[in-house]
Amino acid sequence: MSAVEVAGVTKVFETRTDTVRALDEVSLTVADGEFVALIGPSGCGKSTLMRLIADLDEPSEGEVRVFGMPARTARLERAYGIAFQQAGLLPWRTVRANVELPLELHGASAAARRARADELVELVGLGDFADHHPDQLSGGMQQRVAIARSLAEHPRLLLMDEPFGALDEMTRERLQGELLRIRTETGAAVVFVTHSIPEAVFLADRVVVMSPRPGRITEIVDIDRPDATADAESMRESDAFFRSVTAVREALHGGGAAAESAATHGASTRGVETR
Ligand SMILES: Nc1ncnc2c1ncn2[C@@H]1O[C@H](COP(=O)(O)OP(=O)(O)OP(=O)(O)O)[C@@H](O)[C@H]1O
Repeated sequence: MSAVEVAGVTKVFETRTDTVRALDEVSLTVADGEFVALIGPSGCGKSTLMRLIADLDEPSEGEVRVFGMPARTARLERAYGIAFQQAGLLPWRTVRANVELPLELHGASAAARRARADELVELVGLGDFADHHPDQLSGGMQQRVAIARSLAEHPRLLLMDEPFGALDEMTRERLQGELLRIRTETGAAVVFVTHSIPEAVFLADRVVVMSPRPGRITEIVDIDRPDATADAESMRESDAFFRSVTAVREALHGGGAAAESAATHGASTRGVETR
């Protein structure tokens, strides 16, 4: 069963002064355990698509299913974890208590919460900081807490909207490596929004390229990954990595031109491969 199925989704926002077509007939399937990155120019609807998958908003047309369930049911069943750009931690709670929060909200026992939180805090490398408060942590450490919290309920799907967007390059690369390791350990599927081509290529099995507004999927680039035992450094310096970066860059540029031309000629860019 696929983790996410987006079928013919259009999203139109009606504001008092304007009608904004944010997404136009977007279809995408994310396989169970697959890592998909969404990339595209600012305002192309990446966050909107994530919000629809997370049932934080509803499509104007089309359907979203998560593990075969309607998006609403999946939210109620807590089928996924969410980590967005702002870590969104509660400042008055310790690291451990922040990670425990989803478990607490859903009635886990104190002992079970504590055990799971300690395990996750270790997993993201913050074992020595479990009793610290968020304002005692760097931005990168706060993001790691947010990732730990998103994993609290063993989700088989993670929805991540630019979780590393505000971090310096070094921290960002380190967290990317950690995310890949965590993903290998948990086997979770991931949908990851980013503005960074190298980040998308480093992390994803497939990179979904979107056009400027109204957001459409113009191309899906399969990433030619070196073997799983390769370390991050050699992966980032490999020919395969550069080839993939070039492929995504060309898709982004070409996608813009293709979408513009399609809009001018009243056609829509379809025929992208989805599975
Ligand atoms: N609640 C809303 N009401 C009206 N318009 C909205 C709303 N949410 C998003 N939009 C519009 O929909 C379009 C897509 O926005 P969205 O935030 O999904 O883009 P994005 O690709 O995530 O952008 P960025 O890369 O800059 O974060 C934008 O034009 C935005 O102004």
